[in-house]
Amino acid sequence: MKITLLVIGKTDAGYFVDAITEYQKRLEHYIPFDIQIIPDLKNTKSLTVEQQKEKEGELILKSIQPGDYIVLLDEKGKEYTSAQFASYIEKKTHTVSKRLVFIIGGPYGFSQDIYNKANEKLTLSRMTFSHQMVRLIFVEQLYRAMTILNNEPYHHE
Ligand SMILES: C[S@@+](CC[C@H](N)C(=O)[O-])C[C@H]1O[C@@H](n2cnc3c(N)ncnc32)[C@H](O)[C@@H]1O
Repeated sequence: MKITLLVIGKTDAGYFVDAITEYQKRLEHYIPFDIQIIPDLKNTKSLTVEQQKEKEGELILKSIQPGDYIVLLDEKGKEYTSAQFASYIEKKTHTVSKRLVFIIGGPYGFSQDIYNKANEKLTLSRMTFSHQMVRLIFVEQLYRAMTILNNEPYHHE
């Protein structure tokens, strides 16, 4: 199984880039993982919120491959502790043969088409984070999950 984090738009702030790159490097040791970036939409000022979500949704759909297992990162999704998330990932390694794809929505979230396409929704907190911030929190939690599964002294209950 390979894990992909699908996001919209480049990470703009350098401090996020550095931190995300650090966890991405650490993850190389444990599991095939990449971050796939869908370019930001242009001229969004002329679009309504619904139109922007729909257009982003079309680009997301183009990036999905047959056999992908799709998990939306969404404030209204299922909530796990870090230990539970580690066992979730472990179970997925047995059931997902191709890509386990986590998707972060754009500034206004996901279109209905994307909700319909998804297998699951996962929340990192009931609070809302910026789509840039979620990338960092997700890679850190994935790294934490890997250290838990490998009995390494990073996570403390
Ligand atoms: C700024 S948020 C958009 C939130 C907004 N409530 C909406 O859905 O219209 C951008 C994206 O970040 C992700 N996100 C933000 N907070 C999150 C959380 N607590 N857990 C999981 N994903 C989150 C989601 O993918 C969301 O679509």
